[in-house]
Amino acid sequence: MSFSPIADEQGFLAYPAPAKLNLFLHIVGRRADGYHLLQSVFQLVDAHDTIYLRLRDDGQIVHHNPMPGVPADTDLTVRAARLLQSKLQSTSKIGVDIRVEKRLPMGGGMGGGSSDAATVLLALNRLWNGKLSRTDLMGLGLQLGADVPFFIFGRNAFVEGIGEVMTEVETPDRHFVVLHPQVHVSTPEIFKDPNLTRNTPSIKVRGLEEAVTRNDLESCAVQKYPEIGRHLDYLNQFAPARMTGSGSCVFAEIASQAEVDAVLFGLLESINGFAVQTLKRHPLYEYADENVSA
Ligand SMILES: C[C@@](CO)(OP(=O)(O)O)[C@H](O)COP(=O)(O)OP(=O)(O)OC[C@H]1O[C@@H](n2ccc(N)nc2=O)[C@H](O)[C@@H]1O
Ligand SMILES: Nc1ncnc2c1ncn2[C@@H]1O[C@H](COP(=O)(O)OP(=O)(O)O)[C@@H](O)[C@H]1O
Repeated sequence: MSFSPIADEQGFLAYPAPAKLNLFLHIVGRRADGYHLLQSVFQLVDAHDTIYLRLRDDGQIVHHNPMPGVPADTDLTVRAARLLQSKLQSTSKIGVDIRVEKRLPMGGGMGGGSSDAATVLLALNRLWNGKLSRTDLMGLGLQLGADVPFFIFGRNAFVEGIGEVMTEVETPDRHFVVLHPQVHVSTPEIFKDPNLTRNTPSIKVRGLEEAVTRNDLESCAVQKYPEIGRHLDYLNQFAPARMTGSGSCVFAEIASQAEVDAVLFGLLESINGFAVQTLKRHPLYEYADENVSA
């Protein structure tokens, strides 16, 4: 069933922005501009932020609860709304009030900021009657960050390039435990590390199931942030654990909800963790297609 936004008492409509896990992440090369070429399976999961939007007719984009350390002008939700507003060049004064309920770990490698931006693009394209196609929105999203196009694509995907080349993949329904080490990983710092493996052989989407995979960013991240290593060691007691994206979160597949509950119940006090389940589709997947020309 298609998504239908619910209004709160102040007239804000609520939209989900789900997280992702990188089931693996290989670096297979580097572009002339220094950006790294990746191969990764991006898996949508049910942990999410909520983006609240309320239309304005004075052309303004107003963030009602900017996060500490992220001024409104630099927040990806505001930047996404501005980008779409200028792309649409509407004759009416389209604007929006934005409020963000943040639950996803910031700088956690779960794509929270990128997903927030994608949700704003998907929702405002409908609310402002933009009628941009999914492909157009993905192009806009790439200007905001390498992970944004994936969330607009809206399906689990084998992702290549710097994040703009996507092939849908079927992934099984699974439970994961995610641990959140309390360190903020600098993505550019990890990518700059001279010890980073940058020449993992390319794999083909057809050979995915047999491929031996890893996260090439993990060893550099663990070296710089030993807390990530401690969390990996802890989770490895239960199932093979891996880092997502450029960290800091680590995750492991756990066989059943009962075992997930047991792992979380027994967590050390110094470790933050939560459960996620896989999603087949972005919750706004069908919503994005309605009312859009070709
Ligand atoms: C590696 C991933 C995998 O999902 O990590 P997470 O951000 O999710 O942890 C992403 O592609 C990250 O994307 P994103 O977080 O949007 O990174 P950006 O802001 O675009 O880039 C930050 C910096 O990292 C470096 N960078 C980023 C992506 C890439 N493919 N090659 C790079 O070399 C560049 O120096 C860039 O200036
Ligand atoms: N709406 C937003 N939510 C989270 N982070 C944001 C947002 N807007 C801008 N940022 C900036 O982007 C950085 C990375 O965000 P995030 O997506 O949470 O991490 P990651 O890319 O590791 O998953 C944050 O540290 C913050 O400075």
